[in-house]
Amino acid sequence: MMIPTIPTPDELLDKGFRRGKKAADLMRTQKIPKHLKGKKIEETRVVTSCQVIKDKLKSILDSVPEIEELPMFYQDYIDITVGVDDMKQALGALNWAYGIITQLEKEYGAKIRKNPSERATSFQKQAYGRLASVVNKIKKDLDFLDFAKANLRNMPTIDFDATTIVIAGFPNVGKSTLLKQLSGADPQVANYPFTTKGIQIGHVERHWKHIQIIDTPGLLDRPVLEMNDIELNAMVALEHLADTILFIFDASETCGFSLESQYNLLKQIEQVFSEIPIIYLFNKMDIVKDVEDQEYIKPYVDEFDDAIFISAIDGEGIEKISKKFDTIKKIERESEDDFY
Ligand SMILES: Nc1nc2c(ncn2[C@@H]2O[C@H](COP(=O)(O)OP(=O)(O)OP(=O)(O)O)[C@@H](O)[C@H]2O)c(=O)[nH]1
Repeated sequence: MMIPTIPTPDELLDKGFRRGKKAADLMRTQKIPKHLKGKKIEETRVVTSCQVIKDKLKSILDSVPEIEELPMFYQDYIDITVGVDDMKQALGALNWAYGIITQLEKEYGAKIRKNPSERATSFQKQAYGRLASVVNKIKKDLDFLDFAKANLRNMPTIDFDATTIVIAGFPNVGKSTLLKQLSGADPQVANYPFTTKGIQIGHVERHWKHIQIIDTPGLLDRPVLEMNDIELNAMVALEHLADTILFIFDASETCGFSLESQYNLLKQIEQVFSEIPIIYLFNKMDIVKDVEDQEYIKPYVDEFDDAIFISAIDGEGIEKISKKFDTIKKIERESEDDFY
């Protein structure tokens, strides 16, 4: 979403009045019968100012799509980041101002035309006064949209037709390393609410199937039980998106988390994403070498009969993951409303 620069009320009015003056000055140089000239100049001034301000409001309104028509992921994203209700309220206010200015333009255009030219300047002043009052009334809405612009600028571009894999696992288990291995190129980095590092999106083409892999540092790498409501909402947004979760264990425990706590994190994630299949990976096998020799890993490995053992850093086992991707089915979400 590319929201254009949001002006302050003063900037908006200055621009409108400046352009009104320019148009009025131009009118002054035209050959017009004397008794009409004053009226024509003031009418032009008022109408031009109104139009310039309306154009700017319209360009802002047009840049924001109908929020209800956006995919649920974006609605959640906007809600978590800036608040959907506040967004609607601000856009509603701009729409209101647009309507009022349209009325002022008509009303004062007609008043200036129909009355003697001596009164033209006084009507023009009245019109400007009312214009300023309308624009000043939407100050907080313009402020809000400026805040929204900054916060939504780096919204992730998600392909809703692609099969989507969401990576989970504690910090330092090798999520970014794996994402790079899988997607080959540098992943797109976009903002994501309440993660400091930003969401990372990598893309893989497998047999003409487009797969996007998403890593959300700061979200799926910590206990769900510690999350606040806003973070839980972000989880819901991910739930709307994921066709498969890729859960990464650091089998070497060099990430600083024991396999036991990693396993607990997995259990929580399984609860939240109960409808979504999970692929289990044990990473850093270059350090562990042989699972059979490592008593501490066994109980965890035995939990899964289809776990994949990899070393993300040297690309070991990556092809097994890619093969597994071929079996992933896109979850059909016919009506997004079903989720609520
Ligand atoms: N020995 C070994 N080290 C690895 C492997 N995969 C990742 N690492 C190292 O583990 C550390 C963490 O890897 P990252 O890919 O940054 O881990 P992450 O899970 O993305 O971490 P956050 O970004 O903090 O969530 C880095 O120093 C990697 O080089 C592996 O297969 N073997």
